[in-house]
Amino acid sequence: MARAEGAAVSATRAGFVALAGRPNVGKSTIVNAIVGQKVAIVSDKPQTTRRAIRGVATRDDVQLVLTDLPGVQKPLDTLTERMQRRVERELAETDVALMVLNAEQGVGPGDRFIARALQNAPCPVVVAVNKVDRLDRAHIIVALQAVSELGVGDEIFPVSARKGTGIDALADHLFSIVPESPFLFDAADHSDLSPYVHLAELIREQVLRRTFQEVPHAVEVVVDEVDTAREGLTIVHAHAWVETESQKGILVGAGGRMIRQIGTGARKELQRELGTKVHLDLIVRVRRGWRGDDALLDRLGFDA
Ligand SMILES: Nc1nc2c(ncn2[C@@H]2O[C@H](COP(=O)(O)OP(=O)(O)OP(=O)(O)O)[C@@H](O)[C@H]2O)c(=O)[nH]1
Repeated sequence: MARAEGAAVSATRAGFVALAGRPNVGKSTIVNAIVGQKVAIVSDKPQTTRRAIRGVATRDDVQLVLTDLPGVQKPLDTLTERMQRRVERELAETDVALMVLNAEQGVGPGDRFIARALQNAPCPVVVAVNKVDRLDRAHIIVALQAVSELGVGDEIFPVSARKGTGIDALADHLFSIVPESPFLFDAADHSDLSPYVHLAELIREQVLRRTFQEVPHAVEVVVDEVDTAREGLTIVHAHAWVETESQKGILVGAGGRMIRQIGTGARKELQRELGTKVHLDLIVRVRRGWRGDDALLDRLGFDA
């Protein structure tokens, strides 16, 4: 990471930790467990994370900036090529790489692909074997053995992000290896997502919870306006973009039932987040091929 040249020797340490792992292994849940509050959205659908969402964890004089990377994967369309470029760039610029695997599923081809990508990472590589709550002791040992045979990583930590098991040991290690540096974020910050993007992610989380097959990944949510003019009430105007009329039909649902359920779930999350009553104005629109549309991707805030 580039740091201010000539800065006085600081007593603080800080660094970027980039998470890499197959979709759904629990990267977002690990970020939340380390940061200690909800920053990254969590769902049981693969590829929930299209943007690098950072959590910031500060302990005394050490700070971790966690980058929740999308799964390393082969480029399929413009969006995934962009994701891939971003993964490579983040790895080149990070202080630590954290590879996450699913203990229950064991080591698969996707993990080997990522392990190979990380073998040349120019930084320490730490491995977390997640979801050990799903296994008994003997099977945890088998899983750890298989992971150590991957030959990647200086340290391997069995964890359950959901239960919090092993997270302290993992976090302690991460805190111990970041380099001397001034803090990269204010110690009170937990995430650098813009407020609008964060609200859009909370809405998208409700879409992911309620839709299946290709629909969840075809949906992008954009918050257009947040109106706080009224005391105790926030009005959020948002669009859910889909790629086809049939996806729109599914998202709206018979008689608008699906979009109403999504809206109700999202409103509760937004109210919890904003601490006011929320009126959510959520409109579904079709934009054909938005994944391949550079101009729209730019407008939505994806990096090239
Ligand atoms: N049993 C169990 N489930 C977990 C654990 N950690 C995460 N999960 C679940 O696994 C699913 C995926 O978790 P995420 O944190 O969204 O996974 P991710 O790797 O960030 O997913 P993508 O962003 O899609 O790549 C969710 O249903 C989580 O609740 C764990 O330690 N134990």
